[in-house]
Amino acid sequence: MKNILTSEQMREADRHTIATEPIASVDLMERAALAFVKAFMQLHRDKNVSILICCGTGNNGGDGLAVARLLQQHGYDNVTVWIARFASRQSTDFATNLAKLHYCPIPVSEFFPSDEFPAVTQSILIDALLGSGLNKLLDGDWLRLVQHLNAARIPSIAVDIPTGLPADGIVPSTAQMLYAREAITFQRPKLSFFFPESAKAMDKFHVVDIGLDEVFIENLPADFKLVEASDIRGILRGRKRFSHKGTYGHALIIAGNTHTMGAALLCAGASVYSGAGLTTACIPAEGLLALNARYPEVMYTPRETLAENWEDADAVAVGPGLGLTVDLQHMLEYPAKPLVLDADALTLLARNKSLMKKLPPNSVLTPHMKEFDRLFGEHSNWWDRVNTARRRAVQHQTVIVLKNQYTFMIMPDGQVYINPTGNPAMASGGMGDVLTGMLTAFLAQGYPPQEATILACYMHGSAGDRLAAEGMAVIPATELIAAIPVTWDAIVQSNC
Ligand SMILES: NC(=O)C1=CN([C@@H]2O[C@H](COP(=O)(O)OP(=O)(O)OC[C@H]3O[C@@H](n4cnc5c(N)ncnc54)[C@H](OP(=O)(O)O)[C@@H]3O)[C@@H](O)[C@H]2O)[C@@H](O)CC1
Ligand SMILES: [K+]
Repeated sequence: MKNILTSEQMREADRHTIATEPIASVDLMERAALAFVKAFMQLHRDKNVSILICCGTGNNGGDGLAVARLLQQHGYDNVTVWIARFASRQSTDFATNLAKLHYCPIPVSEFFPSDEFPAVTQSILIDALLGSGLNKLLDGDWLRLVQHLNAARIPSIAVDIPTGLPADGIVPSTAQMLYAREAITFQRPKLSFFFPESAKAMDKFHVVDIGLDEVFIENLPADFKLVEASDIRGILRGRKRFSHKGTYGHALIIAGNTHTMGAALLCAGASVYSGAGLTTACIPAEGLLALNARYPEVMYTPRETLAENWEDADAVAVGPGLGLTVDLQHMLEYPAKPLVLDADALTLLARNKSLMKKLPPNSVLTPHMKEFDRLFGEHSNWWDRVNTARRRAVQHQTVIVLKNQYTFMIMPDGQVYINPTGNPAMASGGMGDVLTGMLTAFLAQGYPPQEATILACYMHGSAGDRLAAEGMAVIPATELIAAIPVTWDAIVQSNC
């Protein structure tokens, strides 16, 4: 896991590194600029391309000036710099880098409040106007300049963070930003990159190491952590010699209804492919034929004999395609089992919120945004939504899997884990049912809820990434299920 820092903590790491390495802050800026340039050169190999670098007068602008000089030294001969002189102050390291730039053959134009801006004639923009020092929404001359640059419609590469995007906290829907095709960000992705509101600011981001003290960063108290492949390798267990189906647990899937049987089949199929020793689907009898045809490995039980099957199960999922006529309250009176509630089970919970108190500790809820808001109230932004999830996870001692491009996995202690895998090709019906089946299978195999959640979300996204890399622009949920075992194997093999 990697700590994701707030902008204040990032400044702390900055100050700590300067004091203890020790390194002069202007040299740290040089290191950051060099890291940016190296990443930029991978993205844009054509050294004849014309580049406009727009700089503010803080440290983000200072980075931009150093980048201009370094690009020129690396053979990019067509670089132009604009400086936005809209603030009353300039940082010391900005001033130092401006003085160095005067020795380079790079044209520099300065713009003051109310100045007109010339047409943008360059092919690429590097955005070094404002970075993590942003302290209010863009307005006045800054906004005018950003709108002028956006209107030029040339690819923009942001230094550290696109101008106008706050590094953390609420991103108001009215916020305007300098749209970046890519952001090259320093040391850690910024928290707001994981919130859907950042889609207005950029297409993607790359993280570059600028040598801040990693031990210090990892010892900071961080509410948000990013899951990495190495974490999954540490959690995921291979199949053991002499093991049998009883070794890997029994998953019970309570799901499906006349018109939504597919959800139950997908969930049960995902459980089989995610390694549950046994999977039983508790579905209406009319689904039996389809179940046998599609997944003969899955056992069947009618709703009437649910109580006995519940006894035998090592983990239970309730919800995919279930409909709203089942008695969830009654189910929650059965003996406590590792439990996943999804889809219609969440709607039933939202209709009778007093049932939250009956959930066994560490139950896993897997809402998408609308299901979450039905349960816990409307939210106008993701920052507030995630913070509500943190409070509710602590209050009810549940795990909340808030589904999103970067799924937030919120644990009963309020800690948030961010899942990095997954892609837009997976945005199709049934993907949530698959995730629920995977999660239930991992719980049945004895993984604790926190590990089962992290594993399921990571492998779900990773299977999707694998298929996307093989050329699938759209990934049906059944294809994803089939890709789970090879994804698993690839993770286990990468450990050897
Ligand atoms: N952390 C690290 O590890 C390293 C960080 N580095 C770099 O430093 C960058 C952060 O630099 P920074 O702190 O100087 O802030 P920056 O973004 O340049 O803003 C400057 C000033 O703009 C102003 N201002 C803000 N919002 C405004 C608005 N809406 N409209 C108008 N004005 C506004 C505000 O001035 P004020 O309002 O306080 O007068 C603010 O002080 C970071 O992104 C990275 O690129 C690397 O060099 C080295 C390692
Ligand atoms: K920027």
